[in-house]
Amino acid sequence: MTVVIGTRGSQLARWQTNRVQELLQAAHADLQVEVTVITTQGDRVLDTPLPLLGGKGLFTAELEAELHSGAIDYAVHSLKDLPTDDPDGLIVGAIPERAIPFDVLVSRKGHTLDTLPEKATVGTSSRRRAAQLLHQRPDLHIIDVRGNIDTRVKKALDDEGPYDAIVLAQAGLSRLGMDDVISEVLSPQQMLPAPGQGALGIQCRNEPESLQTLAPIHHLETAMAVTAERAFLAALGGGCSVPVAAYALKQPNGMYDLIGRVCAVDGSMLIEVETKFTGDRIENALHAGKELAEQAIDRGAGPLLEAAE
Ligand SMILES: NCc1[nH]cc(CCC(=O)O)c1CC(=O)O
Repeated sequence: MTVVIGTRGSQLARWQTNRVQELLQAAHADLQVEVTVITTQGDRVLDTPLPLLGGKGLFTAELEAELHSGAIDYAVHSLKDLPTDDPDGLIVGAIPERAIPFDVLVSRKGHTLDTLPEKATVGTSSRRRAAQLLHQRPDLHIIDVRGNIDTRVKKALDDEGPYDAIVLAQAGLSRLGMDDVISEVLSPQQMLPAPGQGALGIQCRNEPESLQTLAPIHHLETAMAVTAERAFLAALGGGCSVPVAAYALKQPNGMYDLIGRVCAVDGSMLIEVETKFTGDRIENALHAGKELAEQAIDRGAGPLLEAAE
């Protein structure tokens, strides 16, 4: 049997898709796994800040159409870029084991968050990152940085460029073999990651054949964690442009610890909430995320989210 995986054209997307191709091939000796590259709106428009382009699914609409038409069977996404609501007829059929979920600083002079000079310029297009940076360092000057990961790294390392540092996900850099440009891995206390960061989501038609093929590459522990994180985001209105962070981790005692944050975009306020859940049923993860969002709303998250729209 042959299946076709669709991918965006970026280096990162291709790497991630090749990884899933390998995983599927290793799980099914008799399966032929082909890859086809699809250009999305988000790949074409590189000069507009992402929060302004707005619209959920900027990087996903074309792939969804190809899934529906049957031109492809699977679409591999960075889970954090995937809207929390499944489009009609489609489902995240598997979530493979997560990579490191943290954010990092890339700085041409090797600065850490603590050693960045007063009023330093930091590049990020993410409101979640900007807000958390400003919460700790209100002096920082945050400016936009767009482009693929290698483009952003080049901009960060350019001596003529405006950036003293930029923030990126460690997972993306590692996948592209660029760990050596990292000047600091930010702790979750310093920078709570985006819901689902470092994990892949494999989208497919909601049909038994598609799901069966994916079953062996699904990672339960990752799925429990990211399901809780994404449920938190979904209950707060979803979208990758809101200043919301969430991180769940399985503890040695088997319980999952879920931390969520909602920030004012200017960093003037940061609400942090925390809960625990047991990992025996995925419903527990969904419930924990939802319940944590209610806790955040009780603590005043609503106006912060409205202000960020
Ligand atoms: N928003 C773009 C994006 N989508 C996924 C990754 C990296 C992999 C991941 O975070 O899971 C990145 C780059 C980044 O945020 O630095």
